[in-house]
Amino acid sequence: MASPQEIDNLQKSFQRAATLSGSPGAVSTSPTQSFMNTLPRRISVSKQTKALKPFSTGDIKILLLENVNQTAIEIFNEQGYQVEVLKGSLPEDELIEKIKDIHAIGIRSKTKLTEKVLRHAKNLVVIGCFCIGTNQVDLDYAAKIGTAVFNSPFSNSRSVAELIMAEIVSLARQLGDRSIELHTGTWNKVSAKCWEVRGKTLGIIGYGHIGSQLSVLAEAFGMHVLYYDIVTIMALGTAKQVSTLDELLNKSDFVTCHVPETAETKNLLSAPQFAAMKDGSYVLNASRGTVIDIPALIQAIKANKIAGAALDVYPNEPGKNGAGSFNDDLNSWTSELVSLPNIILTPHIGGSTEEAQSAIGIEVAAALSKYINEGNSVGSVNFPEVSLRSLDLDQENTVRVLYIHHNVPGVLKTVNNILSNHNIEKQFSDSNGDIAYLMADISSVNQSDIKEIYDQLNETEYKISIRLLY
Ligand SMILES: NC(=O)c1ccc[n+]([C@@H]2O[C@H](COP(=O)([O-])OP(=O)(O)OC[C@H]3O[C@@H](n4cnc5c(N)ncnc54)[C@H](O)[C@@H]3O)[C@@H](O)[C@H]2O)c1
Ligand SMILES: O=C(O)[C@H](O)COP(=O)(O)O
Repeated sequence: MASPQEIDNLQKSFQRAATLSGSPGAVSTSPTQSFMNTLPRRISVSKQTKALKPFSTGDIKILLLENVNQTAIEIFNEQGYQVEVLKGSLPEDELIEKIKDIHAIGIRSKTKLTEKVLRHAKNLVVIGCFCIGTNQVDLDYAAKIGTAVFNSPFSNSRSVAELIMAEIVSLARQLGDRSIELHTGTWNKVSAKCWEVRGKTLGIIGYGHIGSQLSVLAEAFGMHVLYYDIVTIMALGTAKQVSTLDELLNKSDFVTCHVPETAETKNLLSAPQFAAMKDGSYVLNASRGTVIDIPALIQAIKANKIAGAALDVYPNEPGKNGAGSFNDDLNSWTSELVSLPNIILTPHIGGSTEEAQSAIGIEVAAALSKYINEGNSVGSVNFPEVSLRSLDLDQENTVRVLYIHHNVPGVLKTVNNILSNHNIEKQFSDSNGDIAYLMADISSVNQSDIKEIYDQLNETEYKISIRLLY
């Protein structure tokens, strides 16, 4: 994964290039050039059942779905990969067809890479989630078939926190309703049940990257901040961690969710939790659609218990942009929800800013390229994190062995036995549950040795996947 400094520099160069390209006499500079120079160009790859066949980066096929940012496309193009870009996600049957043939796939939160889909992925080396959440991918199954998964853990956190802050003020002032009324010609100047947020209490569920950013912004608005998290986390500013969800619900004027989608967070806020909230309080959710029981929320709003809600995520979301797709066929309660007052609905745009998408594009594309070209798995969310210094391409007869295997005793002995006729220049191995990953650079290897090494490694009983880079 690129370091924060590297990403920052790349973003600056991207912004500089974007600015310069419109001015007279501008020099056309690739925003990602400095990054590209750090990657090896001469590689050979083989995986699993594929016959050992040296090929160049030009043989790597990558599919990008869901409008992945241009910064990523540029990095992959510069690598020489074959890049296919689609704006939306794909229905399962089309995804299954596409995934059979590709080496890498880039998705966002919508595309579901389930075991059923991944079973068809015979050549898939790596998956890039160009977002924070990775719940849409079966991470364990991906690891089982030797496919590493990367994401961008925090590049859109600030964007989400800013959106939530705006929505807190908007709910308190009923901004959505006033705007809709005026758009349709109705002047409705009211102050009843419209509030300042200063002095009010914000309850944050999940004090991770987003929750903690939001905490700082809310305090700058003069709000008191409480948070609930399953782990103990250092408070920022004067925020206070509470020990139960109920305590947070009883004391907060605004409750906002920033937890991942897990079995434990499904319907985290449902009828009993809404009942525990203050009368006239507000609910916000920009985490995942499963976290809030929306029919129960509708009942709580109808009973005047909850004074408004802002939702960015839904149990079912349309696969692509377009009119009419957010309807009762998708979620049965849609028409009822949209008819209620003071409900702000946004189409999963929490992380959708130019800044966030450009940074995510660079970060995830960099991680994927490094994994494809060098085997470097640092930053992977489902794999042991293994890295060696870049391959020295001037060094003839050097081969990098990438051996993904079941984590059982005796593997190192067997593998090193196979490599023992060559000089092992560097070696690094690590495990993560049942999966282990060994990386070794060996020298004094000639062409016929490569085939022999591959065949021997391929016969080992613990092998999941092998790649030889040279
Ligand atoms: N709407 C959007 O566009 C958008 C953008 C980014 C992220 N997200 C979603 O927001 C989620 C949170 O993002 P983040 O970057 O802050 O994640 P994070 O991993 O940094 O923080 C999540 C926090 O939730 C806590 N947590 C987990 N289970 C919990 C539970 N049952 N009860 C209370 N706390 C619990 C964790 O301990 C952690 O501190 C992501 O998983 C993603 O699904 C949505
Ligand atoms: O997980 C995330 O980062 C957010 O949900 C944003 O997802 P998106 O990239 O599909 O907008």
